[in-house]
Formats: sequence, structure tokens, C-alpha cells
Amino acid sequence: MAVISDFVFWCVCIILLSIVWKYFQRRRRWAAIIDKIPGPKGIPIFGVTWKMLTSRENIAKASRALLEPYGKYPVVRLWAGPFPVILLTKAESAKVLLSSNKHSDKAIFYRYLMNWIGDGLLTSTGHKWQQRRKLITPSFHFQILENFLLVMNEQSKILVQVLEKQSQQNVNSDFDIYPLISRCTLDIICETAMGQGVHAQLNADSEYLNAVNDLTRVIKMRMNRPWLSPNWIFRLTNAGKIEKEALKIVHGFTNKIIKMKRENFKTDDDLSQDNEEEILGKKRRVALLDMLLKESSSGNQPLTDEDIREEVDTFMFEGHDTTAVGISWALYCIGQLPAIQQKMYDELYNIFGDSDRDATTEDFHHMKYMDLVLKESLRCFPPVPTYGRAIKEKLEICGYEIPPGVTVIITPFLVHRDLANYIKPDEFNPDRFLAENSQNRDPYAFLPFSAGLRNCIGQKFAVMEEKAVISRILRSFVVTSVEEKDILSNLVGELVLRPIRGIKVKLQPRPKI
Ligand code: HEM
Repeated sequence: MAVISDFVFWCVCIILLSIVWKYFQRRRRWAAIIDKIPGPKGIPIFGVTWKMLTSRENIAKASRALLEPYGKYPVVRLWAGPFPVILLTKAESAKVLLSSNKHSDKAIFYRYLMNWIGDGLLTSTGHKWQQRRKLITPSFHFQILENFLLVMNEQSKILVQVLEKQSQQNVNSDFDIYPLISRCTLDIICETAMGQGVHAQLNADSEYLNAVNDLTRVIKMRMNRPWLSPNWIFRLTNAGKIEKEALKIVHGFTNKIIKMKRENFKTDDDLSQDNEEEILGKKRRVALLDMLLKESSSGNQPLTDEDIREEVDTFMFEGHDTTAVGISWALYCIGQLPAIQQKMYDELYNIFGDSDRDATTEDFHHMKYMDLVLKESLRCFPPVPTYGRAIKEKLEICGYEIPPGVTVIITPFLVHRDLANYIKPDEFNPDRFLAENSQNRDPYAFLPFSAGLRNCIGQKFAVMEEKAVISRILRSFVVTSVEEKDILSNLVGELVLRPIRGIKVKLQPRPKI
């Protein structure tokens, strides 16, 4: 027995030593190339990660302190623990990566999402991604989006009722609007993606809402704890058990809806006919899921229930928190600047007058100033502050070589603050997006929805949703937001750019002109 346990002990030692030896060999090869890229010095194994071991409130400041000395470089190198990470911080470096069709594989940290959203459009690569993107693109056709506007308008009106109650309960005091917006965007994405509401706005204790919140919390937490990376270790932890329970609820819900929709699809002529006009031309409620079933049935490779679930869950993940923080940060900015808010309201008044009618897509075309304000808000507070790629073959960016195996991170938060493209970048100035002020700007200087092959498929959906919700709020209330004196301490990049202390606002009923 003792001989066997000695043997096992030595085998484990040899395996561990060979892993460490291999790692140091690889690190040496990487370092010879990568340390030519400017960036802060790290210590062996721990890199610069130890400098980030601070409270959530201090993370943004710590990152700024770390990167500030390298502000003039378009490419910056970091050692995140034992691994090199390359940051692209300017339009000219982001352009090289995003315009290439070779480097579209997602970075390793996306795998933490996969227990929830599987290998769907956001996380998949190669042929699978190409096929899915082709199949899903028609679901975001502008006529389909028009259909979703019904839901966006309905939910915006419910939001206004919820906000009326809140402001009556908080006369002369502020309250956090972010969780209320988050429930509204969850209701919108549930109904548009699955055709089934979860009524999170009216029932804050919804099982589905709690499960989605648990999932995002656990995924965020896991990203900061590399030792929880292997699934088998993670599953043994409390967080792993919370995730398992939440997945049971979320996947259970999606599976139930898919089953129901499949049954209806077989008997619903309008949807199952291979005639796009039938769906596109009609004012009937079609969910993204219906479109997937339709596209899948007309192609030669029908999607399985599992395939459909991963796409629907991807929409749920991508289309909820992103729009929630997008709208919330926009309200923060608008609430700080009464003159800008008044100009937006005047535009809305010209469109709607005193009427309480719903917004149409035609109205959105007339919201020219709103467009500028939303762009400026997405510039200052990009909802997805970073996104990453795994480099599979040698790449050169702005004169620096990036070897295969390395993670590259695009940082819209920094790209959007580059002095070469934005004068006084910390100032909120919607006019910088007027045609005459932006004609010479590099198109890769504005990247809230990424660019190139893997850009956001839901971009038009998101902008439409922002306009529907914000126009409804501004038609009903004058918004004043509580100024964050130290804005960096209210920012944390946890999948989305989250406001740590929320977005505190006061709302007063909008006086009629
Ligand atoms: C303000 C709101 C939104 C922002 C800022 C945003 C931003 C982004 C960004 C930056 C990416 C690229 C991520 C990467 O490369 O890893 C992306 C991808 C994606 N987004 Fe959005 N998004 C928003 C809303 C939405 C909505 C509403 C939906 C769906 C209804 C959606 C669906 C997707 C999907 C499926 C992808 C993956 C596309 C692919 O790889 O082919 N997004 N989004």
C-alpha cells in the first residue's frame, strides 16, 4: 500500500513539475516578444494582478493609475497573473484587430458564460458562428424590429407607472433608478426574445429575475478567481451550487417556451410557411425565437432544441444588462445637464405635442438630438467596457508583434477618451457627434457595439429600446441625477459597466408647456 501511495505521490510531483517547467518555457518565449510592448512591470507569477487586489470602488482608479503612464501608446502590455494580456487603447490599434477576419475567436474568459449561454452566437467560433450569424441576421430585419416596438412601448409605460409610485414615495429625496430600469429591460428582452413575459417590473420577486441576477453575480465573481476556472472545482463551491440552481430555473423556463413554441409553430401557418412577407408584412407579435424556428425550418440544417436554447439564452444575456446600464448612464448624464435635457424635451414636444401616444419608428427618425445625446452617453459610459479575442496566429499591431496564445482586449472605455479623436474627452458634449464635427474622426474611435465581423447584432434593437424608454421617461418627468463627485469610484467593469452605488435620481412630473 505504502509503495503504491509513494508511486502516486511521485507521479503527481512529476506531472506538476512538468506543467510548471512547460509554463516557464512558454513564458520565456512570450516574454522575449511581449516585453517589447510598453506596459507596467509585473512580478513573476503574480504579474500586476496584486495591484488590482482592492475594493470594487477602487478598481477603476487602480487601473487608471496603472495605465496612465502608458496613455500615449496604442498597444499596452500587462501580465495578468502569469499570463500576458495586450490592451488596445486607441482607434488605430483596435482597427487592426477588428477589421481582420482571422482573429475572431473569443478570449478564454468567455468560457465562464458557457454554462449559461452555451456555444451560441457570442461565444462560438469558425464555421458554427458563420452559419448561426447568417441564420440569425434576418431576425434583426428592421421590419421585425418594428414589431418589437410594441413591447418596448408597453413596458416603457409600465416603467413610468412604477417611477410615478417611486417618486411619490420619495418626494424631495432621491432613489436608485438602475434596478427599476433593469427590470424593464428584462421584461422587454424576455418578451421580444421568447414571446413570453416574466413581469419583473410588476413582480420584483420573480423567480426568473432572481435566477438571472444570481447567474450574473456568480459569473462576475468567478472571473476574478482564476482558481475556480476548472468546472469540477467550481461545482464543489457554494457559488457553483448557486449557479446550478439558477441554471435549472433559467434553462427550465427557456426549454418550456421552446417546446410550446415548437408545438404552435407546427400548427401556425403564418409562421411555418416559407414566405417571409407573411411575417414581415404583418403587425403581429413575432419573437426572436419564432424567427429562429422559421429560419431553421427553411435551411437544410434544422436547429435542435439545444441549439435554439443557446441562442435564446445569448439574447437574454446580451440584451438585458447592456441596455439597462446604457439607459441608466444616459439618464445620469441627462440628469446632470438641464440645458441638454430641455433641448431633448423640446424635440420630443415637436414630435408628440401634448399627446400621450406611443412612439413609432418614424418618430425615432425625427429624434436627431436624442441620437447625439445617446451616442455621447455610449462614448462616455460604454455598456460593454472591454471585449477580448484569443490570438491564434502571429499578428502585428502598430509595429508590435503579438504571438499566438495571447489574449488581446479592446477597451472602448479608453479608445473613447483618446485626445486624438475627442477634445476634452471627460466633458459631455453631444455636439461632437454632429456630422460637421465628426467627419474626420476615425470610424474605429467609437466602438460601443464593437465593429467588423463580430459586431453587435442587436445594435439597432438596443438603440430603438433606448429611444423608446428614454423618450417616455422625459415626456413624463424632469430628471435630476445626483452628481457623483468621484465618478471613477462608481464604475466597475463587471461584464457591463455597472454603477456600484446605482444611479440616484429625483423625478418631478413634467409640467405641460
Ligand atoms: C446598449 C446595448 C448593447 C451594447 C452596448 C452591446 C454591445 C455589444 C458588443 C460590444 C458586442 C461584441 C462583444 C464581443 O466582441 O465579445 C456585442 C455582441 C453581441 N450582441 Fe450586443 N450590445 C447591446 C445590446 C444587445 C442586444 C439588445 C442584443 C440582442 C437582442 C445583443 C446581442 C448581441 C449578440 C448576439 C452578440 C454576439 C454577436 C456575434 O458575435 O456575432 N446586444 N454586443
